Amino acid sequence: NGAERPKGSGKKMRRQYSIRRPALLNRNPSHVDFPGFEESIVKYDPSGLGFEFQLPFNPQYQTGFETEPTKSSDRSKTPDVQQESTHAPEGTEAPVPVYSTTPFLEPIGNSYYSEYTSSKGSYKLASPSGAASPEGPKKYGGKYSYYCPKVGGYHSQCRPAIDCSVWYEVALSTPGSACTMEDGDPGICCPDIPYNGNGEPIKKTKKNVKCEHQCIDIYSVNAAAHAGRFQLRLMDEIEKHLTASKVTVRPKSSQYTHSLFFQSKTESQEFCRGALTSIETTRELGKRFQLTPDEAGFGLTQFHLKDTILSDTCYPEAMCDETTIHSPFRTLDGSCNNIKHASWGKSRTQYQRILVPAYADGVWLPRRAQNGSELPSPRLVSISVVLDKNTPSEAETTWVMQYGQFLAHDLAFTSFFRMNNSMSIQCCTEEGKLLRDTELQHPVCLPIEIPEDDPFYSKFSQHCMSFVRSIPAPRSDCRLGHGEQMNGNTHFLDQSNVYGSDEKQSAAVRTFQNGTLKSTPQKGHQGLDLLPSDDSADTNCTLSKDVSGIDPPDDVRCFKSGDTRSNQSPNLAVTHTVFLREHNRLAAELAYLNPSWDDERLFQESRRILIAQMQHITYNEWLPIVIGRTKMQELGLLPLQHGFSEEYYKNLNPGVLNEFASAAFRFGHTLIQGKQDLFNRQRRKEKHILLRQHFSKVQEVYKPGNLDQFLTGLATQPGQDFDNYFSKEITHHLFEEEGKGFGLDLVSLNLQRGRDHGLPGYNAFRTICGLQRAKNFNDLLDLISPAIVERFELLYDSVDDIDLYIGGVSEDKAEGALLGPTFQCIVADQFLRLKRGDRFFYDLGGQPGSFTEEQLNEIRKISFARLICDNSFVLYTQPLVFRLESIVNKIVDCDSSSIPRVSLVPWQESREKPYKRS
Ligand code: HEM
Ligand SMILES: [Ca+2]
Repeated sequence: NGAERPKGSGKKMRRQYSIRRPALLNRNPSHVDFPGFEESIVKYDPSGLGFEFQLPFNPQYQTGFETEPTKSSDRSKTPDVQQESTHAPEGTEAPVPVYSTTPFLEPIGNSYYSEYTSSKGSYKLASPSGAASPEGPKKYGGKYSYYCPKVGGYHSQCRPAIDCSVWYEVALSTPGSACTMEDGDPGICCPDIPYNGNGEPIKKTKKNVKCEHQCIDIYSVNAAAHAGRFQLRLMDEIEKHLTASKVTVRPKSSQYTHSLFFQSKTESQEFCRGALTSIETTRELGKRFQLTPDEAGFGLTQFHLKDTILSDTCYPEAMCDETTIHSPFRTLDGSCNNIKHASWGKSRTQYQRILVPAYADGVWLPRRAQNGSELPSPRLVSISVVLDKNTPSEAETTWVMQYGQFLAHDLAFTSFFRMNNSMSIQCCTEEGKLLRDTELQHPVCLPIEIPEDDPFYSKFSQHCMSFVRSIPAPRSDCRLGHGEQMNGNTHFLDQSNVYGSDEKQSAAVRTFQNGTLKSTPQKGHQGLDLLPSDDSADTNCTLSKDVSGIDPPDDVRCFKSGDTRSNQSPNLAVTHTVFLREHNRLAAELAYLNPSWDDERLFQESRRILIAQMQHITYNEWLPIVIGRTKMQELGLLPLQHGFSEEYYKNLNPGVLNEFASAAFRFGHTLIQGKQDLFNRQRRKEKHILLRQHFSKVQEVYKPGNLDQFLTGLATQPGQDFDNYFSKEITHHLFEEEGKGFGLDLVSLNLQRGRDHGLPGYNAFRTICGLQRAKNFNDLLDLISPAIVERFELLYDSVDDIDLYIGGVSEDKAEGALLGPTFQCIVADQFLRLKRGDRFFYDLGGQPGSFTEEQLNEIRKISFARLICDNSFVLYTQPLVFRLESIVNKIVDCDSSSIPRVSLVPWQESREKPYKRS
C-alpha cells in the first residue's frame, strides 16, 4: 500500500499545508467495549480545516520541490544498522544496534495489525496473517478498523503519535498499541493526557542575618564604596600590565574559542562593573568590621544602594507603558512580561537561586570545603569519577541532546569577564603552567589545576586549564550583599537565541521586509536558506584542508543568530537553521493570508507562533523524556489537550535558576555523541564528523545535502545515556586547536563554574528535592553506585562538599525519567516557573497575548518532526524524532497525517469568523 500515498504529495509545495481529508470515518470504536465511555472520548480531528492552496504563493518554495519517486523497490530496502562507537572514538567497540531493525519504510499502514492495509479514509481487510492481539480487530467482524487495547490501564484511542508523546513508553510496551488512523496513516493507541496535579514551585531559601555591628553607618558604607571603586581601578591597572607583558589569549587556542562563545558583550560591561563595585564594597565592609561570611553576604543587605554613592550601579526601573502592557507580543528583552515586576526575566539580569549561595567569604569568593580547606581540583574530580564509555540510549535519538542545547541557549547565557580592551583573559601560562606570579594573575582568574599524574594532560605537560569567572549582575534588590551572576539572554522560553535578547540584537537578524529574518540563500540547497553570515566575526569557521581535504571555500562564513553560540557545532547551527526557516515560512504564509500586514506585524505574529510551537514541543515531546510524565503531572506541567490553561502566577519569578544554568541543565553534556553521524534518505550512514574537529567550524553545513543528512543523523543515531560517562571529545578535546592534541575538559569547567557561582554542594540539594540528607558517604548509596561513592570519599573531606554537578550526574535515573531525582527536581522546578510565570505562555487564556482557541488547537498539532519536514528536504521521518524508530514510531512520509500540520487559516483576519483574541 506504499503506492497509495495521497495523490499529488510528490510535490513538496503541498507539504506545507493541510491536505483536504475525507470526513471522519471509522472512528476508534474502543467505547464499544466500555459502556459509558463514549462521552469521554475526545475526538481527534486530523483533517485540520481542509486548508489547501491552489497556487504557490511564494516562489522561494517552488523550485526543486520534486520529491524522489517513492517506488516500491525503494521501500523494500533495509537500513544499514551497523553503527560504530561514537561516544568513545578511540578504541572502543562498535555498539550493538539498539534501534528497531524494521525494514526502512515498511509499507505505511502495515502496523501492528498486519492483516490490515489501508487506503485514505477507508479500510480494507487484507489476507489475514494471524491476529496480533487476542482481542484484535476480528472480534468486531471487520466493522471497525482496529481495536485499541488498554494502555497504562486506561482506555485508549488511535491518534497521531504526537498526541501520545507523553504516553510513549507505556504505549510501546503495550501489545497492539500501534494502530492505523482512519485515513490509513499510522498512529498510536493511547489514553487522553492525564489531568494535571497542582504541585507548587520549590520555596526559595532565605538567610536572615542580623549584622551585630551597629556601628556600620552610611558613612562607613560610602567609605568602603570608595575602596570598592579603587579595587576596580586596580584591576584596570593589572589589565594594562598584563597586556603590556603579553599575557593574552592566543587566537585559535582553546581558551580563545571558549571566549568566542561566552565572552561578555559590551552592553553588559557597564552593569558588570557596577555590580562588581558593590561586591567589592561589601567585601571591604566585611574586612573592615571583621564580619562573618554570613554577616557580610546576607547581613549587609540591610543597606540599600540607593542611599549610597553607588546608587548609579542599580538597574534603572524597567518602565512599562500602556501599549506594552496590552501588547499581544513579548518585548524582545523580556521586560514587562510581569507587569508588577517589570524586570523579571529580562535579559542581563541576575539568575535567581533556590538555595542561598555558599561563597567562601559569604560574598564572592568561590566555595571552599566545609572545614575551610580547598576543594579537590575539578580536574581531579573529573578524572576520578568520569569515564568515557559508550552507553547508547536504548530509546532516544541524539535529538534529545541537540534540542536540549538549543533550549539551553534560549534560557541561559552566562558570560565571563573580558578585559576593558575587549581581549580575552589568560589565566595560565602559554605552556600550560599555573601563573605563580600574583602580579600577572588577573583577579577574575580561577585557573583549574591539572594533577601532575593526569592520565591525559600529563602527556602534553599541561598543569593548568584556563578559567575566567562569570560576570556579576546588579542585584535585583539594589542592595549590598553577596554577588549574583548575570543571564545575558532573556530568561523566558522565547526563542531569544533566534530573535536576540534586546532590540539591537534583534535588529541585526531582521531584514525589516515581509517580517522575515536575514538568511543566506543557497543554490546548492535548492532554495532553502542557511543562517545569515556574521561578518563581524573575527574568526573563521572553515575547516583546514587536512580535515576537509579541500581548500577552505571562500563563501563559508560563521553564522549569525540571536545567540553568540550558534557556530559551536554543525548540529547546533543546523538546529538554528530549522527555526530560522520556519520563521520565514510562517511569515510568508501569514503574508499570503493577510496581504495588508506590514513587516512589523508579520515579524511579531510569526515570532509569536514560533515561540508557541517551541513551547509546545518542549512540554509535549521533550520534557516527558527528560523529567518524565509522572513528575510533569505532579507539577501541572503536562500540556492540555484542549482549552486554555488558567494558571498564571503573577507572583512567581520566572527567572532562570543559577542551579539550573550552572549545574542541572548541563546534564545534556553526558548525552553528547563524540562522533556525529550523517545519514542519507535511505537512512544509511554516509559518514560521521568527529566533534573535536568541528567546534566553531560550520563548513560542513554549507555542503549541499549535508544539512538534511545531519537532520536525519540526529533522528537516527541513538543519543548517549544520562550517566557519569562523557565523551572524550568534550573531556579531553573541547575546543581543541588543530594539531595540539588536547583541548579543555567540559566537566572540569562545569564543576569550577558551580564553585565560581557559589553553588552549595550536592547534599544540600538532596534535602530541597525531598531526598534524605546524607549524614555520611554511605547514605549516598540509595542513588549512587558504591564505586562512585568510594571515589567521593577519597576526594572530598565531607559529604557536604560534593559538587552539585558531579553528584547530580552520578545519580541513578528517577523512575520514568532520563535524569536522576536531584536534577529532575531542579529542572522540573525551572520549567514550572517558565510556564506559570510567563504571561505569554502559549496555552494561557485571558491575556492580551493569548491565542484564540482555534489558533491554539492548531499550535497543538505541531511536532518537531513537522518542523524538520517543512524546513528541509528530509522526506521521511519517525513522527516522534526524540525517540528512536520503533513499532509505534515508524518512519513515515513527511506528507503523512501521522505528522499533523498546523494550518494558519485561523490567523487570517478577513475570514468570516473575525480574528479575535480571547
Ligand atoms: C556539542 C555539545 C555541547 C557543547 C560543546 C557544550 C559546551 C558548553 C560549554 C563550553 C559551556 C560553558 C562552560 C563554562 O565555561 O562554564 C556550556 C554551558 C552550558 N551547557 Fe553546554 N555544550 C553542549 C551541549 C549541551 C547540552 C546538550 C545541554 C543541555 C541539554 C547543554 C547545556 C548547557 C548549559 C545550561 C550551560 C550553561 C549555559 C550558560 O549559563 O551560559 N549543553 N556548554
Ligand atoms: Ca530566552
